[in-house]
This record gives sequence, C-alpha cells and structure tokens, in this order.
Amino acid sequence: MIEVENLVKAFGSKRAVDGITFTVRNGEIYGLLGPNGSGKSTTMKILAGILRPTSGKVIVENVNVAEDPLEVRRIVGYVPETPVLYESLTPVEFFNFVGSVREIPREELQERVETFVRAFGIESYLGEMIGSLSFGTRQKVSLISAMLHDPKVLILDEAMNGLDPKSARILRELLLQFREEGRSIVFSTHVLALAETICDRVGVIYNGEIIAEGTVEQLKEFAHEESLEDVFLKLTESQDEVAGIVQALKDAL
Ligand SMILES: Nc1ncnc2c1ncn2[C@@H]1O[C@H](COP(=O)(O)OP(=O)(O)OP(=O)(O)O)[C@@H](O)[C@H]1O
Repeated sequence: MIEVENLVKAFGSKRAVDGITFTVRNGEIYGLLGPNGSGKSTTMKILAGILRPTSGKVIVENVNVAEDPLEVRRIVGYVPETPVLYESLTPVEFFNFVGSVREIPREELQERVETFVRAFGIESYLGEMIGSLSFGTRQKVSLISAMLHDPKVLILDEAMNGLDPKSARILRELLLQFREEGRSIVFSTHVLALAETICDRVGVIYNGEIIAEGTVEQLKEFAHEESLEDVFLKLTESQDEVAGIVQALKDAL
C-alpha cells in the first residue's frame, strides 16, 4: 500500500508537485495521467525513494520514504521513464549486478532471470552489450531488472514505451498477475486507451496537483464525456485548444 499526503516537491521556486494526496491499495493498479511536465515522473521518483520530498508524507508499505529511502528502494521495483543501464555490460552481467546489489540468492536470481527473459523473448540479446540494443530491448532489460527482487510495489513510468504489441501484452498480463497477488502498482502513461483497460483507478495530475481521481467510469460520468481521452482533454483544459489547432491546420493545409 502507498499513502501520499500533501506531497510537495520544489525545484528552486518551481513546485513540480504541489500538494498531492492519494492512496494506492494492495492489489490495485493506479494510473497517474497528466500532460507533459505535470509532475508524474517527479512523484514517481519520490515514491521509489530516489528523490527526497520537499514536504508532505509518503508511506510505502509502512515505511516513510523521507526517513528510510533505502528500505523503500528494497520494497519497490522502479522502471524510470528513461532506462538507467550500464551500456558496456551485457544484460546477463547487468542482471547479476542487480542481483548482488539486491542480495538476491543466486538460484532465485537465475530462476527469475530465466523466467522474465523467456517471457520478453530477449534470449538472443543476452550476450550483447546493452549500449548496442534497440530501445525496446533496453526497456525490457530495465523492466526485468526492476522485477528481479520480487517487489511488493511497482512504480512504472511510461513502462510500455517502445514495447512491441506482444511484449506489451506480456507486461500487461504480468501486471494483472501482480495485482492478483495483492501488490500495489503505480503506472503512468500517455496512452489513455491503455490506462482505460488496465487501471483500477486513475489520478489526473495537472500543474503538480491531482485535479480528478476515480475509476475511469466515475471520471467519465463526472466530466460528462464518453472516452477517457475526452475526459483528460476537458480536465486539462486542452479540449478547446486542440479544436482550435485542428481548425487552424485544416485552414492552412
Ligand atoms: N531536476 C529537476 N530540476 C528542475 N526542474 C525539474 C527537475 N525535474 C523535473 N523538473 C520540472 O518539474 C516539472 C515536472 O516534471 P516531471 O518530469 O515530473 O513531469 P512529467 O509529468 O513526468 O512529464 P512528461 O510527461 O513529459 O514525462 C517540469 O516543469 C520539469 O521541468
């Protein structure tokens, strides 16, 4: 379970996250949706114990991230928006490195690596240097490395980025299984159709604040819109702007 209360993160005078409150229950996939620069990645880095909050409270599985970020990093599997990998290691070397840092018993590590490598179909890349891999394959390496220590909580920042349809389906099934097992998952995406199918609840973040929260159905009802995309555009005040831009394009082309 994740509890976020009045969380603020300031970079100088800029409040990237401006007092947000939400909870992610056990066995729940919570979608964090918002336009570029709205504060999603900043929030997720704080939940993962990577960035310190300026103020507010974040509790991950009963651990306060400000008090014990190292313990939070043990509990959480975090997939950053841009994979942070060692270019000159092979995936196998990288998984072994992650395994030793995370103190995963050797046999367990090997078993989990084999399972995920097979699931994402990257067997033939295991001996290549990470720096030479395609964007999607690097994303798979990043995903696998985040799941090796059997985390109770998953923080996935644009995790479907670069995945082909088969791998995206595999990841989706994995997440549904994790949910079934009672884990908490925070999931950011710009693909609203995906959020619509996978998230139990979503929070719409705009200028560092959560401006709406609920199930997709509740949000549609609240905004009197038919699709999550229309809800999103309405809430982020982009609907009229998009219509204007489309008209201008039509006139110009
Ligand atoms: N290290 C930093 N120093 C200064 N400003 C930052 C830093 N990290 C993020 N910001 C700013 O905080 C705001 C929120 O950024 P964040 O990366 O959280 O947005 P996001 O919702 O994840 O965006 P995107 O959808 O484009 O990934 C932006 O204005 C960004 O420029």
